[in-house]
Amino acid sequence: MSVTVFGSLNLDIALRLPAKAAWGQTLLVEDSAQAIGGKGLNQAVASARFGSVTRMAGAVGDDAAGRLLLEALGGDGVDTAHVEVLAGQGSGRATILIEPGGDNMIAVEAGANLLARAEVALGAIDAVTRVLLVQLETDIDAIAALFASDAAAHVRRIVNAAPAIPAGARLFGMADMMIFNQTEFADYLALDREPETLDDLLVARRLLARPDQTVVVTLGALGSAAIGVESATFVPAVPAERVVDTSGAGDCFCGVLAACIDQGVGLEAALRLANAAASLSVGRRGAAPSMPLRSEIP
Ligand SMILES: Nc1ncnc2c1ncn2[C@@H]1O[C@H](COP(=O)(O)OP(=O)(O)OP(=O)(O)O)[C@@H](O)[C@H]1O
Repeated sequence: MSVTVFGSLNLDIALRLPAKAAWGQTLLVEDSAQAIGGKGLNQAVASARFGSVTRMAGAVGDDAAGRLLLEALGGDGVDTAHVEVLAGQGSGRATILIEPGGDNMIAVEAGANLLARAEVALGAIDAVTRVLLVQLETDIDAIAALFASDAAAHVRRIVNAAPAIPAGARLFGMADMMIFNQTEFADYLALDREPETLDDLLVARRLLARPDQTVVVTLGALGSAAIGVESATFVPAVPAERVVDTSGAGDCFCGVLAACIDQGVGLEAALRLANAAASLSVGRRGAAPSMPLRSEIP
């Protein structure tokens, strides 16, 4: 049993602004923090901390950021043998500007992430791999090639359709499970408002090309739901004791859901565990650092 995550690795720099910013302005920041990130890396950390053997596939540059990202993943027990280190390329970087009150703007430089290759990622899938989890921060052609490969024929292919980009829809027919948040769901299905109830979510069936596919939607503080051709399951969120920083909640959910499927947990119980883990993560600062250990989840 194991989970392979093919996705992005970024070094995030978060800058806290003293006031609302306007274009053209220069502001002195009050504090800055550097953190490891990228949807792929965050989800790999969540899966590993939930106890699944986890392999990361992707690419970093041959720079200090890349070394730091690999070292941090290794510290969480994630196998990074299939993260390519690309000579002459820069690692992915995200700059996050946070205004007082929490509103933020994020600028991402994809760097090496967009050069991550399916051929390399194939090496991270073997006979005991049960789950292949991807997001949309790497090249869509590379993901499609990976999904279509013989090596991935026996695994559950999960696409977290984030961020919402039109090309991502190409993968839906090839995936066994698609995970969206409310905004992404409304985007892909061209809805005029975000879904909130199970009834709102039934339109997900338009995305199902085969009876064995499932759409999962995360609903923030409401919880999450899964829609199949003939099934619809809603699982309420676990109320968070405190909400400190929701960044990475979606990644926590995806990583834990993938680990649950790897460990043979049924879908409804998996949604419950992923909700519980994500609820813990919103009570802590940061994305990857906020992922809980299996032992912390009731
Ligand atoms: N305030 C909250 N209280 C409890 N659980 C929460 C809260 N916010 C999020 N969650 C949990 O996290 C999961 C993912 O959250 P959400 O749907 O907001 O994803 P997201 O928009 O991808 O998150 P983000 O972009 O902030 O990482 C939810 O399904 C829920 O289980």
